[in-house]
Amino acid sequence: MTKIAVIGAGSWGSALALVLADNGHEVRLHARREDQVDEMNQCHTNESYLPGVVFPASIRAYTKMKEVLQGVSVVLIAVPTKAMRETMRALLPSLAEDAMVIHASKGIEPVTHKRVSEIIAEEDKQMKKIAHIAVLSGPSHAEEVALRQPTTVTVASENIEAAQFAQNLFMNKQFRVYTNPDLIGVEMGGALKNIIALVCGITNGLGLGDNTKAAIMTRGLAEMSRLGVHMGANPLTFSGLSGLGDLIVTCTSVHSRNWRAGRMIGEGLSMDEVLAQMGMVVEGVRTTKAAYELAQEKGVEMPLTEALNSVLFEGVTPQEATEQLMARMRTHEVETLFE
Ligand SMILES: NC(=O)C1=CN([C@@H]2O[C@H](COP(=O)(O)OP(=O)(O)OC[C@H]3O[C@@H](n4cnc5c(N)ncnc54)[C@H](OP(=O)(O)O)[C@@H]3O)[C@@H](O)[C@H]2O)C=CC1
Ligand SMILES: O=C(CO)COP(=O)(O)O
Repeated sequence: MTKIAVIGAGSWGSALALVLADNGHEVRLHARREDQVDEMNQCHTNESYLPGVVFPASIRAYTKMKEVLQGVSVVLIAVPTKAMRETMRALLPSLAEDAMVIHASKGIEPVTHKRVSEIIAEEDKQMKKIAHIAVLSGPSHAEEVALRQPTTVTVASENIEAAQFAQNLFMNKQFRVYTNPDLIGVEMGGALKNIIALVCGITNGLGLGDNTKAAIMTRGLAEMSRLGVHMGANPLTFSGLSGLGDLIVTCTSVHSRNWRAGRMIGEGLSMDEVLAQMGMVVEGVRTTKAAYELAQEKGVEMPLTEALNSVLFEGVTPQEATEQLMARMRTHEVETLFE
């Protein structure tokens, strides 16, 4: 049994807390709001994020970082990427030396273009408290994990023993965990698939059908891999759970916030209206900006990302973006054969 602090009591943090508690670990959950802590400790529910789910009474929630981290050497962080630096700054002073940090967030930071593990390492540069960083990623909607439906994910770390340690923490009969040493590929896949899910949602909102969806997913995977490989990822990682697997679940499921946000944009709502209605994080919006900037900087072609960026931030309509994509210069499908 390991004592684990889960930082972030949203949908994903609380679903993963449930997996860890099912495995017999001592789980301490950090939430920002007193009312949410009271709800978890007294009613064992989290109605605003996972309605209808009853959590094991063994999960204790706290608002104070110092309390949640007491005696803990393994921390799981599941907050939106935009909150990652702030969260690291709040937790580092109370973190034990040689701690392991596993994160489960899927994004890239605009301006710095950093992956989440890079943000974590950068924030720990002064204190040097973290021994190992790992990411948990893959096709895993919190709503289905909380119902204990069979789910598969990948844990990646540059240190394979650290990845195996994390695998052992989470693995159970309904939650199967694979390891992968390709931290870059796993993080890039998890972040970039959200862009493609937004695009799929937009085309659904426009009333377009399955041919269009298949085109976006396939060409989307091509551009995700192109940028990922340019950044140092193993191309094979993109055909695994954290690439193709997560792309499928996010582009095809009504649970996906990115897909749903895209659909509303396709139906004519503005981005501000959509984000106000969601009430939960839509990671793909900021990641679109980050990936677009990164692709421009590196000279990597990402037509769908570029088109989405123009819709979200430059006032191009989804219809105009669709026409522009279809009118792109003719090209080969498998580019490496012709380079
Ligand atoms: N939901 C899912 O199925 C999955 C999500 N993920 C990833 O997990 C990450 C978290 O997503 P998810 O749990 O779904 O998001 P939710 O929107 O459900 O919850 C967000 C959580 O983060 C907290 N939070 C928000 N802003 C801050 C901040 N500035 N500082 C500290 N905490 C903050 C919220 O607290 P408060 O309630 O107080 O606002 C809440 O507890 C994302 O990167 C997402 O892509 C990955 C796989 C599956
Ligand atoms: O990453 C996810 C499932 O694997 C969740 O996707 P959304 O953030 O789009 O809901």
